[in-house]
Amino acid sequence: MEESQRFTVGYALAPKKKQSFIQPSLVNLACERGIDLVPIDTDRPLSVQGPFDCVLHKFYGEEWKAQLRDYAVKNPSLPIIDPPDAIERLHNRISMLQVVSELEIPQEKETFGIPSQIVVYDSMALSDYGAVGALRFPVIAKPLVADGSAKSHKMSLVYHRAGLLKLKPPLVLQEFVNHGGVIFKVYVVGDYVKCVKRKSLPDVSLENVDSTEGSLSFSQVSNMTTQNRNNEEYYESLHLEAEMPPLSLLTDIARGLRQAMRLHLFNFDIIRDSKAGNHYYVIDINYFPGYAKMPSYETVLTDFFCDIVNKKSAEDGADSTVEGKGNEMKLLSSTYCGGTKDVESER
Ligand SMILES: Nc1ncnc2c1ncn2[C@@H]1O[C@H](COP(=O)(O)OP(=O)(O)OP(=O)(O)O)[C@@H](O)[C@H]1O
Ligand SMILES: O=P(O)(O)O[C@H]1[C@H](O)[C@@H](O)[C@H](OP(=O)(O)O)[C@@H](OP(=O)(O)O)[C@H]1O
Ligand SMILES: [Mg+2]
Ligand SMILES: [Mg+2]
Repeated sequence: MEESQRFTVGYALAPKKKQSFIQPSLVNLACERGIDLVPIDTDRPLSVQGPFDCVLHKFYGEEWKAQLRDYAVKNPSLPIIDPPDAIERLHNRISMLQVVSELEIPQEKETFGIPSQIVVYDSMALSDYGAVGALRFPVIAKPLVADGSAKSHKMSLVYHRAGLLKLKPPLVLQEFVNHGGVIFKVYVVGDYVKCVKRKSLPDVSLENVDSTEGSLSFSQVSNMTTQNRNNEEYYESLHLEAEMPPLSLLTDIARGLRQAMRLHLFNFDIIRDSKAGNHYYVIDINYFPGYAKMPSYETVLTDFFCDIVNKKSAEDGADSTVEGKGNEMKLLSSTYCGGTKDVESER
């Protein structure tokens, strides 16, 4: 039997991400399908590691960026998932959502956008009626920077202007939208899209706003999955009957974002306006999210790796001036990895 070519996907991930993402179930499935997942030592030059058919990373710092840049110059056909400058757009909550506002997608029965928001750089502006005056309360105060640190996830639901005064800029003040306590997380892996439901903040009634003092601090309210069945309270509070947004809308947004941001791996959070019923707000986009929480993540990610390395292999083959054996080998390896592409929405 002819031996198939194998591919090496190098990954550079922070320890927590490595622990959650690099599960034996993923490594084994990828291995069966001809993909070796190999850790990259970010303390050593990339050029003495590999060779790689693809580099996957969620790792920050100027040194790492310089390494990647240098490696990309020496290996121009190597897919780097994803370009650091493209990822950086998601580290700022203003540039992150700007891209949603710029999407040109025909909106018919269902419409989407982003909540009204302003950026505040200094404490003085928090007491400046001119700056904050246009916002409708309650608002959510979010750290401007979304760099994965615990601090960047610390939010406050602020009911009145007075509640702003103790906040520490730089931050984004975003109007809170009543959405029935359910958020939809849409995972994107290349052209694969998967929507899951999560618990969110409960609606705030206008009467309550008047009688509620100050603000409420919270962090990562929507990160627990429905697989965590021990938490009954979670189940009771999650409106399982909540209808999913139309798939066509989600796939249109996913495709638009993927192209505009030049990113393959991200998720976005979207909520449905309780009042309008057919209007949606994208409120957050995350680079390389917790894919292990996505159903069948092993298959989805392995299919994706296969797609990437096969595309590279085919391109290298087409570019090569040497005809015959080398190219045959590459084409053979392409058929070895074939996977299914899918678009799904959890019911
Ligand atoms: N404009 C909004 N209106 C209503 N609820 C909101 C709004 N923005 C955020 N939320 C709630 O706050 C939660 C956290 O907000 P956001 O997703 O922006 O933070 P994050 O820390 O970046 O989240 P993640 O863990 O997904 O990265 C959301 O999951 C949702 O429950
Ligand atoms: O630590 P940072 O870089 O901020 O990234 C987080 C994302 O912001 C979250 O969206 C991820 O959780 P979800 O996959 O539930 O969205 C979350 O997944 P995790 O709970 O598996 O760590 C992280 O990927
Ligand atoms: Mg979020
Ligand atoms: Mg986020």
